[in-house]
Amino acid sequence: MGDGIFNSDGKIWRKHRKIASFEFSNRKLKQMSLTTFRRDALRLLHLLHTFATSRHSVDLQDLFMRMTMDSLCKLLFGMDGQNLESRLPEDPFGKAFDNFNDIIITRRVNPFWKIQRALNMGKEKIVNENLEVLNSLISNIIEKRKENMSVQVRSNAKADDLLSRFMQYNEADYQKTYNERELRDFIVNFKVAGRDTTAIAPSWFIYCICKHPHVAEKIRRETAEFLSLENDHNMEVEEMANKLDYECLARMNYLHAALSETLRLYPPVPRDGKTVLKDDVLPDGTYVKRGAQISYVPYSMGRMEFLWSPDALEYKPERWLKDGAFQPESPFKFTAFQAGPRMCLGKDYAYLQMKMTASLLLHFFRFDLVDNGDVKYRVMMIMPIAGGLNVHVSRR
Ligand code: HEM
Repeated sequence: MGDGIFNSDGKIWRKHRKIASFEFSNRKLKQMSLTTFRRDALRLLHLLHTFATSRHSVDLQDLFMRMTMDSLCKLLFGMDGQNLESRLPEDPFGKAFDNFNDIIITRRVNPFWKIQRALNMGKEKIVNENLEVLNSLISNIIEKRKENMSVQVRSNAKADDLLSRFMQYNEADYQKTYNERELRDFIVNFKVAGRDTTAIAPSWFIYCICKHPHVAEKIRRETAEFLSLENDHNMEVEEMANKLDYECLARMNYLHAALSETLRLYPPVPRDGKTVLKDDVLPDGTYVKRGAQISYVPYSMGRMEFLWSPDALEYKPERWLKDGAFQPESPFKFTAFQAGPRMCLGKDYAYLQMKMTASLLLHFFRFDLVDNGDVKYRVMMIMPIAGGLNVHVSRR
């Protein structure tokens, strides 16, 4: 993760945060993300259509990972990913990330990992090998972007992807310019931030929907109402996707509530560690010493009765609604995106992609969990469904 936004503090973090916040609110990036999320949801739908026809079960979590990877490739560096092609190609970038995730969590229980890293042995050897793969892939991406940019400068066109924008960043001001190493860290950090989280959340969402089919029905009714589908039952997939614009998705209060309820019970980042900056006392009176390691645990907080009432363990989107309107909770209570100055920067983008994808999927398909769907989570820095989300898909 180098000195990217996740891993840095103080001055370096402030620089990343300031520039990234500014770029994330850019109108062109927002427009590009809507188009990209729509494109990738449609690709996913086409792929699911083949699974529905063949009647084979499918790991939906894997498909969501592929989808968010392709979307991020487009938004981060303007590249068209191929992960949702019907032959389901192996993605070296994604594979390297998965290997890291698996191994890095084991460092907590392996006191010798630093020695193993230095000696290039054991699991740390695999980390080093994957690091090489990742760094060479990223160098290629940066090189390609540079080439594209010089073509664009000659033709006076401007790229809207984040990497190009970071590369052009105020070159006159050395404080803001990004060097090669920083660009590499930027790519890794934003990939980590956006890929798995935004794929895990809809996986748990579909799981919840399968367990509570009446919620899927309500979402379908909401979508139909906003798109006036009662009069047009045979609307084509593309036509419907085109109608799902910002305004329409923003009005889908019930879908927003169902996704938030999923994130409350199954936060993709289940636990988040921090180091205490200076001696302090927590609100409950606990004394914490400078340098101590502490964590807040969204998974547990989302299930506490004193925060969410005695029905905390039940999946009830209605708890987020008042007279049909979505009622946001304080981020200090609903901590899936963290709270305070380091709160997630991609929250709105994540909801946008999840809403676009979920409304289309539920309108056109029915999902049934394989083997009655008794799933388990995996304990990593993130919280995927162990073994994936295996479902049977059928056309509605
Ligand atoms: C459902 C999806 C998502 C969830 C649950 C989520 C959750 C989180 C959490 C818990 C953090 C705090 C991590 C920490 O400080 O240790 C975080 C930070 C961050 N997220 Fe997200 N995230 C999601 C999607 C995204 C997306 C799509 C992006 C952008 C591509 C993104 C960008 C970021 C960035 C840049 C930070 C670092 C903020 C900082 O340190 O200042 N996230 N996210």
